[in-house]
Amino acid sequence: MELRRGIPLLWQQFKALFSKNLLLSWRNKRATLLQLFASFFFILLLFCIDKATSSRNSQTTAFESVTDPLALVSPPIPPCEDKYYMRTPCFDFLWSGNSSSRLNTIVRSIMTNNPGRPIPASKVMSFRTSDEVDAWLLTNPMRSPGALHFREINATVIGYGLQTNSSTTSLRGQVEDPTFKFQIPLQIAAEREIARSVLGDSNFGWNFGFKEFAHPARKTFSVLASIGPSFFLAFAMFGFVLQIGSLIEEKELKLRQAMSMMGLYESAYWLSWVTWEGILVLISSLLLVLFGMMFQFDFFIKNNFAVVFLVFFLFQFNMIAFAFMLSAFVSKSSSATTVGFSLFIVGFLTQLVTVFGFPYKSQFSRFLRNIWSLYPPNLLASAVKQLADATDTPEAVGISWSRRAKCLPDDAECVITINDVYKWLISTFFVWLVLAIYFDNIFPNASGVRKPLFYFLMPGYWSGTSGNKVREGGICSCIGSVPQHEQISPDDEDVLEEENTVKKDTREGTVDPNVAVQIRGLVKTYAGTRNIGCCKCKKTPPYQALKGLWVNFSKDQLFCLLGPNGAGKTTAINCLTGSTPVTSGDALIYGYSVRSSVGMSNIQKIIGVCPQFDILWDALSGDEHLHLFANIKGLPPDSINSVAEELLAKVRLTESAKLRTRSYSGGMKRRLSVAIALIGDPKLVILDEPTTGMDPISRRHVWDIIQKAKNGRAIVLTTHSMEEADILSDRIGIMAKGRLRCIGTSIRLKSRFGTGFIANISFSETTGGNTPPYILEELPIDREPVKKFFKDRLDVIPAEETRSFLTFVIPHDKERLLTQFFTELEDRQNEFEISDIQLGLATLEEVFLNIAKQAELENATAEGRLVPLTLTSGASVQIPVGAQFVGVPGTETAENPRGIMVEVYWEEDDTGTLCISGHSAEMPIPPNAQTLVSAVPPSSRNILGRRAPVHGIVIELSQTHSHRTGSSRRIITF
Ligand SMILES: Nc1ncnc2c1ncn2[C@@H]1O[C@H](COP(=O)(O)OP(=O)(O)OP(=O)(O)O)[C@@H](O)[C@H]1O
Repeated sequence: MELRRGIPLLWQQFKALFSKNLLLSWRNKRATLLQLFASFFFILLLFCIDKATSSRNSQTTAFESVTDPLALVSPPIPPCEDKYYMRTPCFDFLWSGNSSSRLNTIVRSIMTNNPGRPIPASKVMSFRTSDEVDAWLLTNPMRSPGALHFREINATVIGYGLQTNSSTTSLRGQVEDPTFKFQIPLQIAAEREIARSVLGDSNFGWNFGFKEFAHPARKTFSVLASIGPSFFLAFAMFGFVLQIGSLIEEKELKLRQAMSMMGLYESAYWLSWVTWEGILVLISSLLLVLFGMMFQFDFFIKNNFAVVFLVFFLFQFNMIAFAFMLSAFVSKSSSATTVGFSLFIVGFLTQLVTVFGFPYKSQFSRFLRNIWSLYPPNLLASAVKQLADATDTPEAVGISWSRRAKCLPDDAECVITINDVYKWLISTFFVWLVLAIYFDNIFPNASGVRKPLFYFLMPGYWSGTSGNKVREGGICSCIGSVPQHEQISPDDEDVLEEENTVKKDTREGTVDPNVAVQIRGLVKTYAGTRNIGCCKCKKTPPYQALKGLWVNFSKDQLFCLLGPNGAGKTTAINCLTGSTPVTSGDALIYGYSVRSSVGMSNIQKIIGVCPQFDILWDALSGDEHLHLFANIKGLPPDSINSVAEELLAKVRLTESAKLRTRSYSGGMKRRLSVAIALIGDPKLVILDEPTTGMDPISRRHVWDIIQKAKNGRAIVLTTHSMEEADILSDRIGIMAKGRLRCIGTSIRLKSRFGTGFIANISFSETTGGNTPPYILEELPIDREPVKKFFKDRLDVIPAEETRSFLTFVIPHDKERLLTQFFTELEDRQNEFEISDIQLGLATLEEVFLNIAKQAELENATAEGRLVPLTLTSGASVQIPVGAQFVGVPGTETAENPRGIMVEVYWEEDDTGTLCISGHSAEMPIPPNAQTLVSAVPPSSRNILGRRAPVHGIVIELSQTHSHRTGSSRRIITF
């Protein structure tokens, strides 16, 4: 199938990724709707705040233009209850001077003649002097709004004084001005009645009126200018957090890496995100402006629609690129909300400062303004303030499209216009985007791999010849020195032969046409790092995961890579797929080198990878995954439907094709990953533990698929299932500790590394003759005759010994003796009290265990690890891990001049570490045995006076005494 390349592929990938983003947003409806419609709630909130402030201002005419002010004529004394915070019973007014009958008459007239409301006597309190009034007020606060103090000077002169509580108070948004509400009516009433009394004319007219000045409207308090920027920022944060979360999630779940492995163009990736997010912010900005108009904000109505819309659109668009850039610094998608919240808090504070004029005034330096403008919320605050200021009076007309580059007429200190804000938002968008791409490349990805700091300066980056060069470690970590790789010659003849074949090809610069993959001395060392954290330095030593791998994987064959955890299988695969850089050596895949960028981009076209862990989007279906990856790979679009259907049928997922992978079982996900690996008929398929977590039926089904897939391609499989390896593989390589330990067909490995034949001898349990039948007491069966029989006939001793059976391992070279031996054993079954005899062949699992054990042994030897061995006698000796024969110090007697020894049995625990499983009966050290480690005297004490541990003596016996497993072929010395 011809795969697309270049621009057509870029366009195809862009469309596929755009659809993926659209689908993910559609599936995550709640978040998308929130992103689009959150503006409604913020505008509604602003509307409520605006209404509250306007109702407070409705008591005053300060915020309206007053051209023809109304006169207030002879206002009446209001009831005392009208005063805010008045305590009852209250008095409309107090007065002093009640010793004068004339003044009493004047006050009575004030009460009777109060316009529209005669004041009852109970609502007025009289005193003799003003001091008495003050004394009363002190003990009765807030019981009267005002007091009149009269003084009768002579028949024609009456003086008066006026007291009111003059502090302006407000209640529920209403402002009470005591001068206008209480003082003036009381004053007019007093003057009117004094004049009538002095003139002696009770009908004397005393009309009084007053007017405020005609004035233009004062600027109102603008809710949008003051708190609008924070609200709009909060609204933009919804999209921001979702955006940053999606980007980080794709990195964190290695989805991005999986797409890159399939040949994804970086440009298609970024373009698809920018386009989709651009559409979302376009719609949300449009809705924001429409909601603002719906709520009749002058800000949205009087300013030109395009001017306002562009402010919000460009701001949100800029924030997309800002989110892209920040996503490079964050490695966990769960941190997206924290990042968003922190940015909001910072933005809230800087916007507050911006609204108060900093630094967008001529008195501040341009440099300061430029720095300030690098944070997008500050530009938003500046623009919103200008737009709000342009509509802050009823007469204001707002900013028209043509005036967007001009300052407001009454803003003498203006240094930035709306047009400048646009320019800043557009230019910084590109700055953030470029930085986002740069940081994305130089910060380590989920596999800890990154590009060099100045990768863009390499000519090969632009020509496509060496731009994919990657390195490991964090940007702030100093990579420790990578130790020199020492060449270790393989112990195994088959591995050596394979190595020599590859080396010969390497020397001659040729590759056998039947070879799909040639691994040429691949070395991978994870460099040690020193991370300089806040409080401590984190140091990790370098680790050599691959120590020189030389191997060929043939075409039309399945090569199975086995090995215990940490053997280096995944590392080898990652080197082949380009996910991790190679330290030294090379690998050629169909002739293309994994070390060359051009080679790698060709390799991506011809390989299919099923990674160890499923790399899938929860919200996409199986079918959608296949379509997406097929498009990324560049399959002809008209073939993708049939390819997807075929692959789904192959992995038996047709029925669940439309289900989202969130609801897939572990096995279904693995099958989908296998199907993804087979997209585009790859010439090399790499399957890293493809059947993990599958039930036996699914597993057998996937085996069928793999078996069929072998035709016309090479398959590399890693697995922990020996059955799988046995059934599927044409050749098997077992790795341990970064090296290939054996290679060959399953049969060859079994015959060379299997323990041979395993004989399990079970003994019947007998009850004591004189004991009552209900008391079962096992009598010890004398196994010595059986052991002697095996020793004499086959020269083997028990490999394992328990209460009820003995296990013997019979080497292959004794095969010809077996028929005769077992016939005789069966004949003497009763004599030996044997209940059952079982004979089995070595399995691949045993081969695997032997190789793993041997590798662990070598490792323990290299590290010089010691463990305690507790003997049956209760004595304890320290022995090196893996030691087979150990002498016990201090057991020398006349009968056993060299002392006694035991054979130690080892097994591996869950982590692959060797631990003692038991030991044989104590036996004399043979005269020909060689002592390898001398014992520390048992009585020696350490500096604290405690007895120092006793060290066992490691003994090497001749080959014939070693009967354990394949590991006994080489005697490990300490
Ligand atoms: N990025 C890394 N940095 C440092 N060491 C690493 C890194 N990746 C892997 N290793 C180490 O390299 C060794 C080989 O790991 P690898 O994943 O290749 O083993 P494996 O054979 O695939 O094991 P498994 O069967 O568990 O998948 C391990 O000891 C591992 O800890």
